[in-house]
Amino acid sequence: MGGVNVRGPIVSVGETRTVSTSYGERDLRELRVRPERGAAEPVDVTLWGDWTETGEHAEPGMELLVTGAEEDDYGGETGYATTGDSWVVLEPDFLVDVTGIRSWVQCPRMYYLNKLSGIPLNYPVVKGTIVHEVFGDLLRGMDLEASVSDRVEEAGLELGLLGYEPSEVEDEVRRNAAAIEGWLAQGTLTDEDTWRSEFTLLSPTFGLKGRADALRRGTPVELKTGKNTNREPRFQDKIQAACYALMLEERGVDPDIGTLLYTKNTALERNEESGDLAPAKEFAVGDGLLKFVVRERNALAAMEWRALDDPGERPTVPTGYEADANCSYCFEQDACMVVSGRLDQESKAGQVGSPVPDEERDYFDRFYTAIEEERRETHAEYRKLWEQTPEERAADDRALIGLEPVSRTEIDDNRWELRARKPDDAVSKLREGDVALASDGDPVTGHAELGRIRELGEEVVVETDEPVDLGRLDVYPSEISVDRMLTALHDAVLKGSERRKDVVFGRREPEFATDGDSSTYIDNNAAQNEAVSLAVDAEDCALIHGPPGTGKTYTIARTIRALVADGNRVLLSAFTNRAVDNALEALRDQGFNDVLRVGSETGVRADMQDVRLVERGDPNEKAAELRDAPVVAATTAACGSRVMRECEFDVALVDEASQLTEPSTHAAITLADRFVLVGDHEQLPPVVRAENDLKTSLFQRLIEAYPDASVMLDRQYRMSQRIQAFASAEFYDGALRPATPEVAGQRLSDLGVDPADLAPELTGGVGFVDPGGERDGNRNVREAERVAGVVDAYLAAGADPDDVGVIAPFRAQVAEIGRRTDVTVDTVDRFQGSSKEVIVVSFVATGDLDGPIFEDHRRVNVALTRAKKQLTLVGDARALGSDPFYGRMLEWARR
Ligand SMILES: Nc1ncnc2c1ncn2[C@@H]1O[C@H](COP(=O)(O)OP(=O)(O)OP(=O)(O)O)[C@@H](O)[C@H]1O
Repeated sequence: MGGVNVRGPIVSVGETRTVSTSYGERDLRELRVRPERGAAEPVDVTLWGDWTETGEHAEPGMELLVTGAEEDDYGGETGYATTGDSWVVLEPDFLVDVTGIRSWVQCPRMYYLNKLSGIPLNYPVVKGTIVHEVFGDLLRGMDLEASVSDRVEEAGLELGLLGYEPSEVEDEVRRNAAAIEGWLAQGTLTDEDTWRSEFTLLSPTFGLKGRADALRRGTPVELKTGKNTNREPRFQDKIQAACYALMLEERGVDPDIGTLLYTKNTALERNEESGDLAPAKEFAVGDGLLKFVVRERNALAAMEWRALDDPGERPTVPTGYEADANCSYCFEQDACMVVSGRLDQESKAGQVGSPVPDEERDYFDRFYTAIEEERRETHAEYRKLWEQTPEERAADDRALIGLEPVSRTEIDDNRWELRARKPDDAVSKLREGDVALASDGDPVTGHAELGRIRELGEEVVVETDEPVDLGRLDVYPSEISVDRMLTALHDAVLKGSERRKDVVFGRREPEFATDGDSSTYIDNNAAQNEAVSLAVDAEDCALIHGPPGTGKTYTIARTIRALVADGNRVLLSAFTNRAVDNALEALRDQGFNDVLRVGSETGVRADMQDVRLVERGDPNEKAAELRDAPVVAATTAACGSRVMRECEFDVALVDEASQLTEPSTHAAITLADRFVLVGDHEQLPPVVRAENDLKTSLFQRLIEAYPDASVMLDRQYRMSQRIQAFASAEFYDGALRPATPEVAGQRLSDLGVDPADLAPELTGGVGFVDPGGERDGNRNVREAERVAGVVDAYLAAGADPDDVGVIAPFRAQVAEIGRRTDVTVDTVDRFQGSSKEVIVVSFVATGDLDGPIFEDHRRVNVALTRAKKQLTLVGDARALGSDPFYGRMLEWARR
C-alpha cells in the first residue's frame, strides 16, 4: 500500500460534488481534518467515489482515518485525496463487533435491538451453539458421535429449560454435523495445519473485532445452522465473513474467498426442496465488497458517535428507515414495535403499547448514554493493546511480558495447557482464574488466543483452545459487563413488576407489612434483628447498611433463612464470587444447606463445588434443579446470563450493593418481586471507567431517598475500640461501636506478641511511622523498605505471617513492598471485604496528596478498617497534615 495515512478530528464537512475527470464523471467530498490526531494544522482531505457516502455520515468532531492517501496541492495548499488503495474509516477507535455489522446490514434498528435485549434463551440459539462446538471438535479431529453426545450433554440445562429431550437434539445436531463432516472429508483438506478454529481478531485500522469460526488456508469459514437453498450465501452472512477477510488482510494474509457452511442443507429432503442443497457456499472476496463493509461499519460508528456527542434531546438511535428492509418479513418486528412504543422511539415498523412514564424514559436515556460512555472507555482499554509498547503495558500492570515458553500440552477436551516461565519481578493486574489474552508476544498482529489463567507463580499456566507459544499475557478488556448492563437496563424498564418500578423511579415510598409479628431472629444484636425483620416485612424493598465488620454476612444468612421459612424462593447475589461464597458459608454455618450455586467451576470456591449447578447432564433433571431450588446464589454478572434471565424469584437479596452500578443491580432485582440490598456506601463505590451516573450505586440512591426503608448495623465484631474510633467518627456519625467488650479490648499481646519487643509507635492499637523518603511516580522506595522493616518487627516479636497484611494505594508500591516481604500485600480494592490481625498501610505520597487513595476518602475508610488488633500507618506526616481530613487521621494515629 503506497501513500500516507492521515488521521485526526474532522473540522468541517463539505457537500458532495460531481466533477469531470479523465475517468469520466466522479463524485467527491472534501473534509477538513486536523492531522496527527489533532496536533497539526487543518488540511483538506478529498474523498472520492463511494467514499463520499462515508463523508455523508461524517461530522465535525469525529475522528477520520484515511490510509494510502496521496498528497495533492490545489491552489498552493497541501491537501490529501483518497486513491484506489485507500481505506476511509470513521471513529477507528470505536471497535464494532462483527456480529453487530451483520445485523446492521440487515437493518440498523435490528443491531440496536440486539444490543438491548442480548441473546435470549431459545432453541435455535442453543442448537446453534452445540453445532458450533461440534464443528470445532471435528476440526480438531474428534469423532463425530462422541462429540455430538458430549456437546448435547454439556447443554443439558439450557435444553431442559426449553423442554427438549437429548435424543431429538442429538438427531438434529447429527444431521447438521453431516454437512461439516462431508465437507471436511472433501478432497484435499487433510493437512491439519491449514485449519484453525475460533480465531480472535482485532483490527486497529478498521475498528473491528470478532471471532471467526474457522480459517481454512487463511480464508474465513463461517458456520450457519440454518438452511440456504440459493447458490449464493445470504447477504448478511457474506458480510460477516468479509469482515474477517478484511481483518486478515490487515495482517498481511490476502483471502480471496470466503465460505459459508449452511449445515441444515444436508438435513433437507431432496424431493421436497428445490434449489442448491450443497451446504458449502463460497464467494469471491472482492475489493468492492470489502469497501462496502468498511462503509457500513462507518455508518454504524457514526450513529454510535451521535448517540453520545450530538447535543440532541435524546440519544440518537436507529429508526429502521436507514434500511431498505421490509418490516413485515422481519422476525424482530414485534420486539421492535414494543420497544418503539414503550420507549417512544421513532421506528419504521411502527409502535405498539403506550409509552412508559416520562421519568422512566428519561432514566432509560440517561443510563443508555452512561453505559455507552463506559463502552467507549472499554474501547480505550483495547486500544492500549496496540498503542502502548510492551514495556509500557507491563509498567501499567496490564501485561506480563518476556515470558519464556516452557511447554504446550494437549489436555482433555482438546484443550491446551501452555506453560511459560515468568521473570521474577513481573507483576500485573492479572489474577488466577482471569480470562486473558495469551500471545506469542504480539497480541494484535501475532498469534493470540483467549485463555484462562490456571497458575500465576514462577510459572504461568494458561488453558486455551489452540496452542500458542506463550510469550506474553495481556489483560483482555471484555465488553461483556457493558453489554449486560444494557440488557439489564432494558429489562428494568420494560419487564417485571410495577411495584418495583414505583420504588426505583421514585413514585412511591417502600411499604412494610405491619402484621404485629415481632419474631426475634437474632437475640444478641438489636440492629441485626431489626434488619432481618425489615427484610422479612418488606413489600417492595429493604436496605441494610453494614459498616465494616458489623455482621452483614451473618445477617444475610439469617435473613435468607427467615425468608425461606416464610415460603419464599430467594436469589442471593453479590458483586463478587467471594461475597456470594461467603454468604453461602454463613448459611451453612447456620445449618442451612438447601442452596444452588450458579457459576463457573473456576469462579466458585472449592468448598462450594458440591452445591454448584453443573450444566452438563440430563435436561429434565438439570432444569428441575434450577427451578426448584429455594435459594439460588450467583454473582450479579451471572444474573445477566441467558439462563438466569429466565428465572423468577420472590425476593432478591444483593450483597456488596454499594459496589454495583444501577444497571448491574437491576440484573439481579428484576428477577424478583421484592429486593433487599446490603452494602455500605461509605466504602468503595462501583468500579467504572467513565465519570457519570454509573458511579453512584442504586443502594446509595435509595438509602438517601428512603432512609425509613433502611437499618444500619451498628455493632462491629472486628476492630479494637482504638482502631474503630476514627472511622466511626468520620464516616458513621460516631454510631459504630464494638459489639462486645472482648472485641473492644483486643490487643497485640493476644497474638503472643510482647509489645516490649517493639518500638512504641508500633504498639498501642494504632501508630504512625514517618520514614522520610520521596515519592517517585507511584512508588516510594524508602517507605517500602520501612514498611517491610515494620512487618519484620511484628514477625520477630512473634506474630504469625498469616496474621499480618499490608495495604498500599498503587500496584507499583504493592510490588515494591512485595519484593521485600512474604506477607500479603495488596491494594485497597483487593482488601475490601477481608481483615487481618495486624495491618500496615503505606501512603506513598510526599509533598502533596494525589492519587486514588487520597482523592476518595471512602478508600481510606476501607484501608483503616481492615485491622483487628494493630493498625500501623506509614507515610509522610507533612503531606498528610496538609489536608484537614488526613490531619485528623494523623492526630488520632499519634495519640
Ligand atoms: N450477632 C452476632 N453474634 C455473634 N457473632 C456475630 C454476630 N454477627 C456477626 N458475628 C460475627 O462477627 C464476625 C463478622 O461478621 P461478618 O463476617 O458477617 O461481617 P461482615 O459485616 O460481613 O464483614 P465485612 O465488613 O468484611 O463484609 C463473624 O465472625 C461473625 O460470626
